[in-house]
Amino acid sequence: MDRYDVAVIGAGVVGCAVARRFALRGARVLVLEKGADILSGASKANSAILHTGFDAPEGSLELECIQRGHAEYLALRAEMNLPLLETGAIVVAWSEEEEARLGALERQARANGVDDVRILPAAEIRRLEPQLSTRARAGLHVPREHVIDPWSPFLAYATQVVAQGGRMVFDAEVTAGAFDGEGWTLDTAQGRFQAAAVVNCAGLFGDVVDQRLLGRASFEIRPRKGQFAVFDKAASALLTAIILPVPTERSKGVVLCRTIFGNVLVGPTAEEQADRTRATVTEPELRALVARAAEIVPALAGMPVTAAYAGLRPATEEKHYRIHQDTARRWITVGGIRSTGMTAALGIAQHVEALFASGPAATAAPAAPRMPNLADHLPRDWQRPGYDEIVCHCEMVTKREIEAALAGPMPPGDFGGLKRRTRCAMGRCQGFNCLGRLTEITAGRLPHPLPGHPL
Ligand SMILES: O=P(O)(O)OC[C@H](O)CO
Repeated sequence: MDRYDVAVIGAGVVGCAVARRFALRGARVLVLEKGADILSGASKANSAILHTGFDAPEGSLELECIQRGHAEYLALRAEMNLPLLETGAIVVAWSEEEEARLGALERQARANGVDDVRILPAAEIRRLEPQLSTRARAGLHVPREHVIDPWSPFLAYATQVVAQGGRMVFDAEVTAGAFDGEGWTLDTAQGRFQAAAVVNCAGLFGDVVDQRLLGRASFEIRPRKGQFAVFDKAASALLTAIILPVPTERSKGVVLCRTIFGNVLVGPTAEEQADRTRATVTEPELRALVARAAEIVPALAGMPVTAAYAGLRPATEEKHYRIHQDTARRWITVGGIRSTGMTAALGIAQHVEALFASGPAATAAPAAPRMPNLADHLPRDWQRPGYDEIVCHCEMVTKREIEAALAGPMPPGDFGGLKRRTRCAMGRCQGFNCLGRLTEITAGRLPHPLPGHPL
């Protein structure tokens, strides 16, 4: 049986970033993912904002990881060709009470090292965002909050793991494990594996995995659902910045922003629920979100909504990140990584690496890997010769792009993974026109085929 230096449980945003960091140190890395693809749990749905940490708790590990993650992301993106919308954000006060809180928020931002923020009077908000409701009383401008692609960076990190000789195993729920004084033996739905150390990045199941393997969990996951509605691309002409509400202790609140792919997003809701897997969209909440968007930008009234989705945050009984180390058993738990986790992932990976540096460290550093070009949108593939056919006309996805994803070093495990790698079926018709052709092209080539289509 192969023995790995580090086993990472969970291939969400945090698991991919942590695995990458160990792989780049030359460690033999194993990633065990319960789902069919990367980002198939809590990481599947988010608002795709690269946060600055302006409103994070002062002096917290969360703030440190957000700011390290933000910086490393900006340093990596050119090399990995990852897209970035440098929108900035405006925290808008809609009431007298919210306006009164802006000063404290500005002081918190400066205390957190985000010193390029400034209070905007109503007239200046109108100048920057002419379509915003005239009910906006004042705002806080946060220039370095940006919009990113919530998918391709993490696919890039996972690809880097594989390029360094790491192994990603999907459909591999960890069902049991034992520590023998030297390392771990892990039983999974895909067989037995051994690793000298374990990092639990199991997201919505972080406490379950700790309980199952360590015999105790120091926190309890309390899933919090977030629903989003996506407006047609025509809406993107109506705003520039990310429009945030004045945050509360529990949530950053409902955000209105452009997406990296040219739509406009409104969400998330914050709904407590017991179920850790069911993330359903519900009509009353979506209607409320769409109505809220039209209150913020009145011209959104009547704009078509082309998609809706929901995800679950791995919230716990406390707000802060729950990162714990069991040095004796060579185990680190990265739990309770709330919605700032997408920004913080690279920073969390740095933190976890530092924790292990005094423990079971990895071996020699490898040469820098050459990354695949995962986010090259200009020119698009259909603008180059030899693309074969355009399969998805809404998002102009070619057969060549779909073939490349299927044959790539990190191929999709299911149809959702193919959609996220290529944008096929993600446009205005949501697959109505291309699903038949996609079924033909992918027949027998996805570990989890399209519903209703046999392997
Ligand atoms: O409601 P929160 O605090 O989980 O934040 C949600 C935001 O969309 C984070 O980007």
